[in-house]
Amino acid sequence: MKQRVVVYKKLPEHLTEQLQAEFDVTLFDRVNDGNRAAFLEALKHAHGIIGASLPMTNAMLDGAPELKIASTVSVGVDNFDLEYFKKRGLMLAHTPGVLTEATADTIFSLILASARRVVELAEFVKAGNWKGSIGEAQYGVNVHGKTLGLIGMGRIGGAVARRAHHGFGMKILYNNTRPNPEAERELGATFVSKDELLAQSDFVCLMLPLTPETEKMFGAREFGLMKRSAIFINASRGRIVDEVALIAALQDKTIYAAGLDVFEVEPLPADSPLLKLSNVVALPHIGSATHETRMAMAELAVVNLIAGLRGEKVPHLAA
Ligand SMILES: NC(=O)C1=CN([C@@H]2O[C@H](COP(=O)(O)OP(=O)(O)OC[C@H]3O[C@@H](n4cnc5c(N)ncnc54)[C@H](O)[C@@H]3O)[C@@H](O)[C@H]2O)C=CC1
Ligand SMILES: O=C(O)C(=O)CO
Repeated sequence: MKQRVVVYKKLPEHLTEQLQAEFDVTLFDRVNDGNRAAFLEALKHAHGIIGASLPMTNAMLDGAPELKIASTVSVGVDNFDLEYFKKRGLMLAHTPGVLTEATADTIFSLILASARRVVELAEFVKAGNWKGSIGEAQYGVNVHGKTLGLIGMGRIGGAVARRAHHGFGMKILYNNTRPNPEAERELGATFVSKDELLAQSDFVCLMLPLTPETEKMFGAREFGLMKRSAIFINASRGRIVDEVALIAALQDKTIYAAGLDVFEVEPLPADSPLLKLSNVVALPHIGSATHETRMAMAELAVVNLIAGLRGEKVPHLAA
């Protein structure tokens, strides 16, 4: 009998067909209130699941007694409880590496857009407000030659640091769970305490995973330690930041601006105060969202899933 797979985010056609050739596949383009009951029913018989962007509670997984592997089309695994996976002996696979460069590009676009007020001023032109040569009120701040502070210097943090150092002559400060000798050697990056990083950086960029330890680790105290001229960049996970404190810091001009790809609640509610602030560039969680990268992520997630179900070595296990 074929093993059963539940797909809970639309995959490219050829990958769906590849799964269908080997497994009994139930497809959901995405899970919503309309099909949640059918999804939970399908979980009851699933040996493998693959998808993204769905918080997978332990109660949901309790309803999947035959499950062997969950394969997420993401590098972040915060939609899953890793302890639960260990206790049940389940495999959790993810897609590190293939999205590193695309996500670093997005982060750099946030750095540039926030510093040079690209979105605000593009809207100014579109609204027909460009009536004469612009003045000081529209100036931004330099990026090149400034100090970038990275909290989280792993794959993506390293790729951001490379762009900053080689492309923009920036000085790199970082804080990480452990020192990153390669970044120190090749980019002249300096490991500093979080407080020192906050005090000295012109751009503070979070690039670490959301875990029970990092949830809400960045709040009023941290914004208060930053320079008033500093720009805050977050494309890691919104829940690492106390969003109320971020909004206050931006409204009070405790910091200069923010470039954000991730939020406490996604999609960001249309009435969020963040959307009323001209010193905020907000993106809809597009870190890895290019055609090429999303394809590579889906392909890797399928490779992971198939290996797990065949009893072979899974290339990228997070738990
Ligand atoms: N906006 C988006 O679309 C995307 C967001 N992400 C997010 O970026 C995160 C990082 O991805 P990678 O760089 O591939 O992971 P990684 O594991 O290579 O790097 C994370 C780094 O954070 C450090 N870290 C963990 N806890 C820390 C703490 N408390 N203080 C300081 N450093 C700490 C680790 O030592 C590690 O070096 C993902 O977990 C995901 O949440 C990833 C891809 C796209
Ligand atoms: O991979 C991730 O963790 C994302 O956030 C989306 O690419």
